[in-house]
Amino acid sequence: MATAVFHQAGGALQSNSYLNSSGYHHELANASLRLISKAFKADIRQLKRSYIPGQRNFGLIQASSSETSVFDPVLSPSNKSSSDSKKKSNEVALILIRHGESLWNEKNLFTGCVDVPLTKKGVEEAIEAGKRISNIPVDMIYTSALIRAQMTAMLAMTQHRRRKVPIIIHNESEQARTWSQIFSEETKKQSIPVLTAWQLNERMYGELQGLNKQETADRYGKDQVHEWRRSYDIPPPNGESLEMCAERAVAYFKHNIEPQLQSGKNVMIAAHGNSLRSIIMYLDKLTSQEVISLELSTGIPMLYIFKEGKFIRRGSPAGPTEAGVYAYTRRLAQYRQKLDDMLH
Ligand SMILES: O=C(O)[C@@H](CO)OP(=O)(O)O
Repeated sequence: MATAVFHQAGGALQSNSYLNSSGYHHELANASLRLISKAFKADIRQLKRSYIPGQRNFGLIQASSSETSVFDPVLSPSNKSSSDSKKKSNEVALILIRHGESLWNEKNLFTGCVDVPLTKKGVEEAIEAGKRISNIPVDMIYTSALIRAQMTAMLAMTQHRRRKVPIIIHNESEQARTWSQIFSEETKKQSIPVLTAWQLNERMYGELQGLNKQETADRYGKDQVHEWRRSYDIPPPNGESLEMCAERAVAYFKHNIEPQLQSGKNVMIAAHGNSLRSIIMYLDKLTSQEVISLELSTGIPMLYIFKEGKFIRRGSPAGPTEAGVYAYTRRLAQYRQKLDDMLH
């Protein structure tokens, strides 16, 4: 069980070993891009006719669509070829990102549900993460209610080549809904809804919040602190165990996010070390023993393909120009090819 596959030790190249073990190679990626280029020539011609160079305005290509909210015109049901390929492949992308370094990560303090922003390095990590996923479709974004996850999602999206605008949805009251309305269908189509949910927050660290991790280990012992930090069902004093965190985070994922994936939406989730560990435990069917050694680095995007009700882990996109990641699926390669054709 490759539980350490997402642990970054100097880059995201771990994904390559995953890639190789899946039998994907860069040559395959290039070959598949050529094939796709041929198969989708007509489709691309159609898209080009509607694209206004210099404006990066994709909206005009979908003037007749009845879809008015979030669906990406490049992949929308109104685009016949894409629609056909979607029916065939019936797959979508799921990106998970742990937030970039926060000011309390930097100070080595237990953070939990304390709402701490990113450091400059965290900002840079988020931008780098955005470059790595800049060619992967994103129709909806979910973040926790905490600013470090929200900053990460927004900064990452500044790098996306599709140039849609991520917009935080305010559903907290009737007035918030009314006051944040958008009155242009065209503008809505160029937006990505960002849903915030406390259920995706970091595990509540109880009375450890604000304490220094090293000092706590010195005081209570390394083993005790490791148990609090990584065991599945032992909570830190007055805090949540990973199991308790999973009860809300995985439930939210199943009830709110999975239906979006099933309906064909490509989703990005920006959240936290432990809320994402619990979700990955569910996606990868890890045991409570296996999840102990699962560590997530800050700011590294992780890609899954959701296909026929199954989650297939594809690793971490290694870079915006890395061909390997696009060998993952035909559909991702199609998406990138269309972006290339429209933006060059
Ligand atoms: O302090 C926290 O909230 C978390 C994540 O930074 O720490 P840990 O790695 O101990 O789960």
